[in-house]
Amino acid sequence: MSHGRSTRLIVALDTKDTAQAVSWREQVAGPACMVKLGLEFTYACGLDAVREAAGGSPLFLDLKLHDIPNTVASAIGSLAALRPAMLTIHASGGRAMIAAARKAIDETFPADARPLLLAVTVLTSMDEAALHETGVEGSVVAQVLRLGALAMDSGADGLVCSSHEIAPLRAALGDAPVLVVPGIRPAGSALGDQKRVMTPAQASAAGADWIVVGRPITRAADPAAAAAAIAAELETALS
Ligand SMILES: O=c1ccn([C@@H]2O[C@H](COP(=O)(O)O)[C@@H](O)[C@H]2O)c(=O)[nH]1
Repeated sequence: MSHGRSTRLIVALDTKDTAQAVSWREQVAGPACMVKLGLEFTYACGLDAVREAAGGSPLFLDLKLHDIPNTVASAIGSLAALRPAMLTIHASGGRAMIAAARKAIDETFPADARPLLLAVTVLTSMDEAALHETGVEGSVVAQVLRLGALAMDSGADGLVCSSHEIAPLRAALGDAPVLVVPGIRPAGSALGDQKRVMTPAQASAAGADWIVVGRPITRAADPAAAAAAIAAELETALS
């Protein structure tokens, strides 16, 4: 069933090597609408290398900030020169932290170059048992809805969630949140550490705005072909 939203592809360039990240970015440049650089790359290579790896592609800077409000706000100031299109914080940092991140973005970035502030809800590597071990009772979807509502009410532009929570989030929060969805596995791909997964077509049908795909592309024998196949799957799902 079509919901009228198109789903775009973000490729996660998870490596400790700048030349490798640049090579992957060049290979996926057609099908990928954005590249994601995260903790592994940034800690290993540094912020100047993030700029080099992203090249001219829109940048999803996935550093999942989670600290006291003052520190998160200051960190966002330190990242501003990279001009990311999206950046992440953890929703579990709470209202004051999310609001401080919002304020830092609004005060640090020019109005026409503000990144989307995305709040990570429950990591896609966690199932219900893993969630319960952290002391959170109830279902994963209930926790995603709780954190999603808090984040949007505190100033986030969107949420990172799994495909399984898209419909409940849309029912609870409407069309406003930009939903960015990792935990994507083309049919037959290894799950790795991901627990809450769907295929690209399923995520598109569920209404993801963006899907994030790393290893199924970057560990493929032909990353360009793997990315093109996922983009084609998204096109087919929409028609
Ligand atoms: O809940 C989350 C939040 C972020 N991620 C990130 O997405 C990619 C997924 O990579 P795969 O290789 O396709 O599993 C990775 O960079 C994570 O840091 C996530 O998976 N889940």
